[in-house]
Amino acid sequence: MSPRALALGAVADDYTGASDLANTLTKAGLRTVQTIGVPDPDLALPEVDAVVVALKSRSIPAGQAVERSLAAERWLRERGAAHVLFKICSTFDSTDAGNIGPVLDALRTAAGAPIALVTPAFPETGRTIYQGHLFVGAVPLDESPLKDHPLNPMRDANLVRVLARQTASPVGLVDLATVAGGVAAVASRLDALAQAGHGAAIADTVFESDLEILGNAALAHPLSVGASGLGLGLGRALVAAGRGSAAADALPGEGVGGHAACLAGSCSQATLGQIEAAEAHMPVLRLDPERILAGEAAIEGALAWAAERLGNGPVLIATSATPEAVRALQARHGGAEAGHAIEAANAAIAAGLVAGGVRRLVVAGGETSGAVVDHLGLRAFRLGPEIAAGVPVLRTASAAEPMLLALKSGNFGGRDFFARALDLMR
Ligand SMILES: Nc1ncnc2c1ncn2[C@@H]1O[C@H](COP(=O)(O)OP(=O)(O)O)[C@@H](O)[C@H]1O
Ligand SMILES: O=C(O)[C@@H](O)C(=O)COP(=O)(O)O
Repeated sequence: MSPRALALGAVADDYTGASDLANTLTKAGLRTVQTIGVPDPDLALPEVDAVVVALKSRSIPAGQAVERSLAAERWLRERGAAHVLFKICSTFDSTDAGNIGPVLDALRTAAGAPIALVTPAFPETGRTIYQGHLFVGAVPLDESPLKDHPLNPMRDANLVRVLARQTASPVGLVDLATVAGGVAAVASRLDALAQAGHGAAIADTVFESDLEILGNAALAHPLSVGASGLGLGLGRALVAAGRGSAAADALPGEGVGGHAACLAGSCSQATLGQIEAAEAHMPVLRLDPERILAGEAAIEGALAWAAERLGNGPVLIATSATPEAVRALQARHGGAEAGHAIEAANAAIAAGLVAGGVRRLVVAGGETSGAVVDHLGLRAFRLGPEIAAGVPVLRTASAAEPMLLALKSGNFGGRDFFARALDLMR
């Protein structure tokens, strides 16, 4: 590990989100590595300016999410990180039971911070916030496809209200007029809110210039909460303060060879369109989730199907389904049960693909990516080129197991995502 103090530490609540943030920090000029969980002491990491510790903590019981996030924060502080960003989803994915609020409260207490600035905005992907309301493109969060998410349907766009249901202390707002007033105006609003007993403040954000102001203001505090957009603001502020490195460019793409495959477990509208478009480029197998839940030999069947085709080029295996089909399946089996069983099946398929010579793997879906990466036992990633906003090529950090991966947030990427990713992963 680098003897140099980290310029920035981040704890991410899922693996796709972590790679999204690591990509943004790299682009901002911070050399960044993504680790899977708190690294074991034997894991040799390159010298970096920022570490993103990826957790799979978005949809687990809040107590476990708190414990794992605190362990990650401790590790980052021990490596000199004066500021820690808790990376959440740009669509604020969570339930009323958490986990954003409970983790925020615990990290804030650990850091001795009176208040944390919170903004999941990511304008590059159409996530903006006005008067505390999150917009996805032109529509409020609760009218966007996120209202049908299989694990955490988002039915309220007012983030002050959403976060207040999850935290112990009151939640305030830093409105757009204050943000437009600059770093000093945001700083004094945060101080006033803290003095009035608020533990968190949602910050309005429309443009990247807002994020630069918010990143600067957030650095005066030990903790902030946000998505890749806040990462951009923090990264640019740190680089302007001389804490970055000129050599933060993404790694040159050295080939790893082997077969290439894609797996999709996301049921987002974007991913459904990308699967449809992939049919023009590669064989696509749509798995019947009922067969997975019935314990039938769906995994073996998928692997046999792939083995016959991988020699000729990439393949795509998908469990993804429309919101109606997801609702019907969940009504029969329960939401969490169905989700976990399908994640486990995708993870087993990934392991079978790798055993069969796949070294380049694209995974669509945050929870799905978490299950796959955990099952493969991968421990850290370096950053490669950007495939689409928020999705980089990842290279395993350990030379012993060279692989290229792309962990795609369900909602990210254009219709040609799979073909584009494979083009950059040769
Ligand atoms: N056909 C299906 N029916 C119900 N749930 C599904 C189906 N296919 C996948 N899932 C589950 O839906 C969830 C999708 O979440 P995730 O992988 O995080 O995608 P996203 O990035 O879109 O949020 C996972 O738990 C996955 O196992
Ligand atoms: O901030 C984002 O939108 C992403 O980085 C992210 O966290 C996505 O989560 P999933 O859609 O569950 O992959």
